[in-house]
Amino acid sequence: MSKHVLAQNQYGKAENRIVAVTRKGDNGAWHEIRDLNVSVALRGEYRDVHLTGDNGNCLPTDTTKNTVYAFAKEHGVASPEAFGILLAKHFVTSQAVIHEAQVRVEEYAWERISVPTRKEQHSFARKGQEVRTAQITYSANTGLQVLSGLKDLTVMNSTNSEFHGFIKDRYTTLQEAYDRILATKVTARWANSAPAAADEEHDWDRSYQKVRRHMLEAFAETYSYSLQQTLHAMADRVLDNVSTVNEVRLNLPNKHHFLVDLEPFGLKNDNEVYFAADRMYGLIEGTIHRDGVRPVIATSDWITA
Ligand SMILES: O=c1[nH]c(=O)c2[nH]c(=O)[nH]c2[nH]1
Repeated sequence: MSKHVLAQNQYGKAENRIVAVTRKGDNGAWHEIRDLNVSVALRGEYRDVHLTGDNGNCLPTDTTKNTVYAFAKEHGVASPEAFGILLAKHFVTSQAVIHEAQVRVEEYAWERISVPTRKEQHSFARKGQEVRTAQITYSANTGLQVLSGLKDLTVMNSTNSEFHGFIKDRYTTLQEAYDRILATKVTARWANSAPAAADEEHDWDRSYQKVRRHMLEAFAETYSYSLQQTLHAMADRVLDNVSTVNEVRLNLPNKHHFLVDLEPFGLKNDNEVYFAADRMYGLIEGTIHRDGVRPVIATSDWITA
């Protein structure tokens, strides 16, 4: 027996890549696809597995992988959230030793390639870098928690951004900026209210598009005096407009754009030519939630998978 303590532990198959094709229309010629990366983590009575070599409580990770693929056939993939809810509930309700299941889903977006000469539709092009995310956690005790999100959504405002009035100490060299580029790669997570999570009819695709649209509109419409202020405006706009969302956490790297010195060439740089720095970057993060609602989104454990 070990004299040490087994603390939090979980296991399951990570990053099950799955493309689900749904055939619709005449002869099933109209295809719809959902391209997912699904990770399963199970929590429960796993002391013996770690300490004694007794695997009697251990549902193999291989089985969790098989379940993901079989569920895609048996139930279809209506949305990342709906699929995750089905899986998380299945693991907890089918095995007494599994107390809690967490399913993390990334979805890669594809857009249809339309060909005028062809009726059937089964060709797609990968859409940008943006990834939709969902994290579903279920246990009999705490119920269902559904966090939705996105990552790698890169946005830019080429004006309407200033940054000045900041602290200046002996190490400060940053010049005050009255017209700068504001660019960031958005990672967002939002917590859905318990009634929305429990509602089997909830349209997850619609609420995803709504949250995404409000974040983008707030980014575009906010005259920014800091990325922090823009972050707050983006989350605020979501909470104002999407009643089923209780909390928003944003992770916004400030993708710096530095004005290039063109003086050596006798040219004036009138905020026209910038050097786009890859690294380092300012990293602005924050959670905004409804008053009276306890925040649930982890501030550390951040990127899915
Ligand atoms: O929007 C900004 N917020 C900061 O906190 C900061 N710090 C910095 O150097 N540039 C910026 N920009």
